[in-house]
Amino acid sequence: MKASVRALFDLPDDVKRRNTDVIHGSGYMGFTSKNPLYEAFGLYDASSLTDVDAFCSLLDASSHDRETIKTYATKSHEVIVQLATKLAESMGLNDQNFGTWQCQFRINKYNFTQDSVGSSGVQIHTDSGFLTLLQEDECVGGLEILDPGSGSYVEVDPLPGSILVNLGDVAKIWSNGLLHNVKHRVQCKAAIPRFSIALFLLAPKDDKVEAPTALVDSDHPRMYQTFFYNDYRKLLADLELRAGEALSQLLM
Ligand SMILES: O=C(O)CCC(=O)C(=O)O
Ligand SMILES: [Fe+2]
Repeated sequence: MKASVRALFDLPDDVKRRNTDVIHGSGYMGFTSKNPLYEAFGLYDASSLTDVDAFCSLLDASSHDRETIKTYATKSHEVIVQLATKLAESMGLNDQNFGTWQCQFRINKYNFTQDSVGSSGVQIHTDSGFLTLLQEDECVGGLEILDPGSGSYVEVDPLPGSILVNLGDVAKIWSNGLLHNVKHRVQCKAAIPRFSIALFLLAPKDDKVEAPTALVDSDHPRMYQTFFYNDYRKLLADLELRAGEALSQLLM
């Protein structure tokens, strides 16, 4: 998969830009002044083999890369649905169907050079969806997680063969505040290009996010208004609030 990912980033700029948005911000992202070292492809919806195929066709992926990306998407989608199901079961919820939730791939490249060592690869943010599976670069570190207790960053060293799991804004809303969205960033530590692959389980297919009634009672009143995930993504982009601050706008 990493070889297929590298092949995608080696494509000419005009081909990369064929990967346009399906939902807000879901397509190719080129270098920006805020994240000048970062570029990413986005595949929406990664739970649909038709969409995975369409993504590969747009980018003229070879048949080998296409098979690799399809297998990776299918298997990692199975894992993320299993994880979300177990998480819900651990909270006493046995009737959730995460298999039908919207899912997005984000394939990240950090164009790190000698000059960029010490600078930001991707600014501090929370993931906007429910659950994230992150396959980190096996060699190049840089991911840092904010410890809310101490206010300091904890470095996540590369651990080949592992998958990192993260919770986003939707997890906080959906769990009525039981689960926490995690602030993180990527710093440039070495002059070596860095690749990572993130799979985001975003929100229900009908786009409506609300805590299940089983998590709401008189001791735990509903914390957040019901909202549509796609509207929330637009709100984040419009307000340029990336680190979970926009959640306060949804409080009851
Ligand atoms: O590249 C990484 O390690 C983190 C990527 C990330 O935070 C994201 O894609 O949301
Ligand atoms: Fe992230």
